[in-house]
Amino acid sequence: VPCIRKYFAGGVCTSTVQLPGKVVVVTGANTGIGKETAKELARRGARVYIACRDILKGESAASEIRAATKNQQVFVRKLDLSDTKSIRAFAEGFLAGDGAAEEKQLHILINNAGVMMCPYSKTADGFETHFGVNHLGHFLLTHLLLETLKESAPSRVVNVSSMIHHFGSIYFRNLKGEKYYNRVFAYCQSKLANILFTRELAYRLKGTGVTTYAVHPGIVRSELVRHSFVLCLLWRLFAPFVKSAQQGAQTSLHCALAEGIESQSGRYFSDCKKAWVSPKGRNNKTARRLWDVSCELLGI
Ligand SMILES: NC(=O)C1=CN([C@@H]2O[C@H](COP(=O)(O)OP(=O)(O)OC[C@H]3O[C@@H](n4cnc5c(N)ncnc54)[C@H](OP(=O)(O)O)[C@@H]3O)[C@@H](O)[C@H]2O)C=CC1
Ligand SMILES: CC1=C(/C=C/C(C)=C/C=C/C(C)=C/C=O)C(C)(C)CCC1
Repeated sequence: VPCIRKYFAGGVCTSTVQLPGKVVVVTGANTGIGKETAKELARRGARVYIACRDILKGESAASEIRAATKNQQVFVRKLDLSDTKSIRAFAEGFLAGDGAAEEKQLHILINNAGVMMCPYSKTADGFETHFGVNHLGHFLLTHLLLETLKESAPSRVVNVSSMIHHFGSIYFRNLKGEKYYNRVFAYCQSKLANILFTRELAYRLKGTGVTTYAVHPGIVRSELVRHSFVLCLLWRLFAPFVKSAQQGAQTSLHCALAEGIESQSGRYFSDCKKAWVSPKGRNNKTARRLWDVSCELLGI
C-alpha cells in the first residue's frame, strides 16, 4: 500500500519561493484542497485570506493553519459564491480594509471552491448552481479584484478545474439548466468553463504581469463527493489510489509559486506539469463567447 500510495500521490511542488509581504486569497479554504493550499502559502509567510461561506468553519481552519505554520496573518472572510451580493461585499471589504488590514495588493488569487453533482438548484441570482458557483462566481470575483492584481504584478490567478472537463460541453442555450438537467454534465460543463475562462483571461492579460493557470488537482479525498453515494463508496474502496488533500494541493501550489512558468499563462496543469486539454477547452471562439455571455449574465 505505501508503494501504491506513493505512485498515485502525483507531482510535488518543488518551488522554494517564500512569500513574506505577499497577499493571497484562497476560496473554499476551510476544507479539502483549499485548506492545504492556504496552509502551505501561510507556511511560506504570506498574508492569507480564507474566503468561505461559513465563517465558523473558516475560523476553525484558520486556527489550525495558524497553529501549524506559526503565521498569525491568516484571516477569514465571508464569501458565498452562490450570491453575487456576497461576492461584491467580499471584494469591497477586502479592498477597503474591513478590520484586520487595508489590502492594497493581491499577489495570488486561488479560485478553488467548488460543488459537484448537487441536485438541481439555483443560486441567489437564478443561475444553475454548478455554473453559478464554479464558474460565474469566480468570474465575478476575479473581475472585481483584477485592478488590484494588475497593480500588484507580478501576480497570479489559479483556477481549480478538473480532468472531468474532457466530458464537458458549454450548452449556451441551456446555461440555466431549465430545459434539461443532468448533475454530472452540469459539473463537467462548469469545469470546462474554468478552462475556457483561464484561456481567455490569459489572452486579455497579456503584458500586464498577471498570469493565470487552470489546474487538475488529481482524484482527491475530500468533501467534494458529498452529494454522490456512489463516489463516496468508490473513494473509500479505492482509498490507496486517491490523493490526500495535501497531495491534491501540489499543482495549485506549483502554478501559484513556480518561477519561469509565466510563458505558460492560460494553460492547464496536472501533477505539476502541463497537461492535455480537450479540443473544446482549446476553442478560442467558445472561450470568447463564454466570456461575453458571462459578462452579460453578471451585468458587468
Ligand atoms: N476532490 C477531487 O477529487 C477533485 C476536486 N476538484 C476541484 O477541486 C476544488 C476543491 O475541491 P475539494 O477540496 O476536493 O472539495 P471540498 O468539498 O472539500 O471543498 C470545496 C470547498 O468549496 C466551498 N464552497 C462550496 N460552495 C461554495 C460557495 N457557494 N461559496 C463559497 N465556497 C463554497 C466549500 O465550502 P463548505 O465547506 O462550506 O461546503 C469548501 O470549502 C473544486 O473546485 C473541485 O471541483 C477537481 C478534480 C477532482
Ligand atoms: C476509475 C478509477 C477510479 C475512479 C475515478 C473517478 C470516478 C473519477 C472521478 C473524478 C471526478 C469526480 C473529478 C472531479 O472533478 C478510482 C476511484 C480513482 C480508483 C482507480 C480507478
